[in-house]
Amino acid sequence: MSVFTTLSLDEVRQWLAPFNVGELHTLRGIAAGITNTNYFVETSQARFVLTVFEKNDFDELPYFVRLMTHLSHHGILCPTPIVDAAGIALQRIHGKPALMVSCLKGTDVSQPNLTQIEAVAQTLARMHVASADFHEQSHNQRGQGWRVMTAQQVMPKLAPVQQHLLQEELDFQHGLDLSGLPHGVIHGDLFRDNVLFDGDALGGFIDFYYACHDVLAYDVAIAVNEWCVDAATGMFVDDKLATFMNAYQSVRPFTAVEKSAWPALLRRAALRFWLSRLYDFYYPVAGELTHAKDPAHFERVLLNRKVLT
Ligand SMILES: Nc1ncnc2c1ncn2[C@@H]1O[C@H](COP(=O)(O)OP(=O)(O)O)[C@@H](O)[C@H]1O
Ligand SMILES: N[C@@H](CCOP(=O)(O)O)C(=O)O
Repeated sequence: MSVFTTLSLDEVRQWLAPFNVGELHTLRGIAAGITNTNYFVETSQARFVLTVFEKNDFDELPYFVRLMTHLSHHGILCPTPIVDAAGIALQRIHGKPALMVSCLKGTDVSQPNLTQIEAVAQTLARMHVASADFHEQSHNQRGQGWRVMTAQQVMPKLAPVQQHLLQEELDFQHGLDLSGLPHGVIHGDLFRDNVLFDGDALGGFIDFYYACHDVLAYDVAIAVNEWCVDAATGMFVDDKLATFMNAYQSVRPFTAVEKSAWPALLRRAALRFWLSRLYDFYYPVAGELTHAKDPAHFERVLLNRKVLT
C-alpha cells in the first residue's frame, strides 16, 4: 500500500477550492505505485489523480509538469496537469509538493498482446516527435554519473563472473559516442506498469518522473527490453519485437546512425535496470517491496543483448 501521506476529505475539499473542478465527491488512496502517494479524486465534473511527491524537491518538478502539459496539448495520451484559477498546477499539501492531473482510462497490463504493443510503440514514437518543439532540457538522473556511482556500490556484493560482466559493460558504454544520434525527450521508464489500457485501447503513459533529454532510440531500447522479452530467458520474442519496431518506425523511422548504435543501446538499457535492481536488492529501504524487481532478469537480458553486438 503506497499511501504515505493520509489526506482527509475535508482537507482535500479545502485544497481544491482554488481549482474550477466542481464539488468533491470521493477520495480514494491508490495502492499501486511505490514512490509517491496517489489518490483518485472524484468531483462533480470529472475524475482526477492527486499525487503527493514523497521524494522529489519542489524545484525539480516544474519540468515534468510543463512536459506533460506540452505532450497533452500535442495529443499524446498522458496525464494533463490541472491548474488553479491563477494558472498554477504545482502546489503543496502537508508541506510536500502536490499535483493533480487528469485521470486516464484503463489499467496496466502484465501480458500485453500485439495490438497493445503496437499502440505503445506508435505512441512512444509520436511522443518523441512531439517533443521536438519542447525546448527545455533536463539531464538523465540515471545516466553515466549514476551508472558509475551505483556500480561502485553494488560491485563488492557481486560474484566474480558478475563483476566481470558489469565492469566490461561499463567500459563498453563509457567508450560510446552517441552524440550523432537524434536526441529529445525520453520517457526513460516505459515499463508495463507505466502504461494504461482500456481493453486494447491505450489509456495513456504515466509516471514521467524519469523523463529527460537523451537519445531517442535509447528510450525505444528501454521499451523493447520490457515489452518484447521472454520473462524466463531474457530473449526477445520475435513477433513482439517486430511489431514494436515496425509500429515505432511507421511514425519515426530510425536513421542510419541509430541503426548502427541499436545493439549498444539495447545493452545500455539492460544495464540501467540491472544496476537499479541490484542496488534496490542489496540496499533495500525498510518497508519497501523489492521482491517484484528481480535483478537477475536484467542480467539475463544484458547477456542476451551482448550476443547481438
Ligand atoms: N493519471 C492517471 N490516471 C489513472 N491512473 C493513474 C494515473 N496516475 C497514476 N495512476 C494509477 O496510480 C498507480 C500508481 O502510479 P505511479 O505513477 O506508478 O506511482 P508511483 O510514482 O508511486 O510509482 C498507477 O499504477 C495507476 O493505477
Ligand atoms: N521500472 C523499473 C523501476 C524504475 O527504476 P528505479 O531506478 O526507480 O528503480 C524496474 O522495473 O526496474
